[in-house]
Amino acid sequence: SEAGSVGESVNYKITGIDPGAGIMEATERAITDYELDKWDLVSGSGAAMTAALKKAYDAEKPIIITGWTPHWKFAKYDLKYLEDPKGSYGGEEEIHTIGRTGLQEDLPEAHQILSNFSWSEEDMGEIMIAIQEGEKPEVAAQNWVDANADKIAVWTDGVEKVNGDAIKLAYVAWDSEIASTNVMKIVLEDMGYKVTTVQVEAGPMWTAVADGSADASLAGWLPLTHATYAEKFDGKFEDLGASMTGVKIGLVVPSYMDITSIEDLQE
Ligand SMILES: C[SH](C)CC(=O)O
Repeated sequence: SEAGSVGESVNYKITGIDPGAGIMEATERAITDYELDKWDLVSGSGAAMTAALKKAYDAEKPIIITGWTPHWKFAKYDLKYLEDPKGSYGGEEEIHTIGRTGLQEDLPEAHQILSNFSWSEEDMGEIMIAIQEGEKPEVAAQNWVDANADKIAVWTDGVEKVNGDAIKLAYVAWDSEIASTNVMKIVLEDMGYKVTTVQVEAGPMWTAVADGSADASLAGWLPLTHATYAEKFDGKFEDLGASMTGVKIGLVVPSYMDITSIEDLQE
């Protein structure tokens, strides 16, 4: 059938990202929900996924990736989400900031700034696209900070500068979180903090906040994407609220593929 040709055309493989990402768990759930018995989810990394996407797209070949919004790929390529009638990927998601318990007591000014942190898909997109076009993450973030003092002033409104307090931010190398973490590093440094950032996989990121070896992370995708981590560490972290709403995860394909739904992948 038409759908089978799609499966054969990609060797029944979905190109995923790092194995600990919530989108990978959601995709395994989709494979079960839609009975995609012949399909396999290939894990790798965000960078490997976007490299595979570029290769396929430039050759106008079929590819199915685990995709999310916000991400620069939608600005660079003509892509679409496959409809998810069974809701394996949930609905509207949010990016939350999470902090270790005790953060408010130990680093009250940072707790306030991290709780105030909120920006738009466009704000993040500017930085992601600059990085994708070759800018260093810290330079792209500094350029955005320099051009958006008014937005940052809202985050730091009424907060006193500190004198060299140390703070550690954990994140995963997703393009969205590379952007946000580099911005927050600069904002906290400008407020007097000595900031270190640690890039780890999703599981170790949540573990680091829960065991206090990291002070905070800007990479909590909730309510569904990181539900397993949030449940596992319930009571061992503080949710400092959403820095962005209206985000999304799902299966994404180039618009030149004539499928519209995950159901089209069934035999
Ligand atoms: C790939 S999304 C940024 C986050 C996740 O799937 O865990």
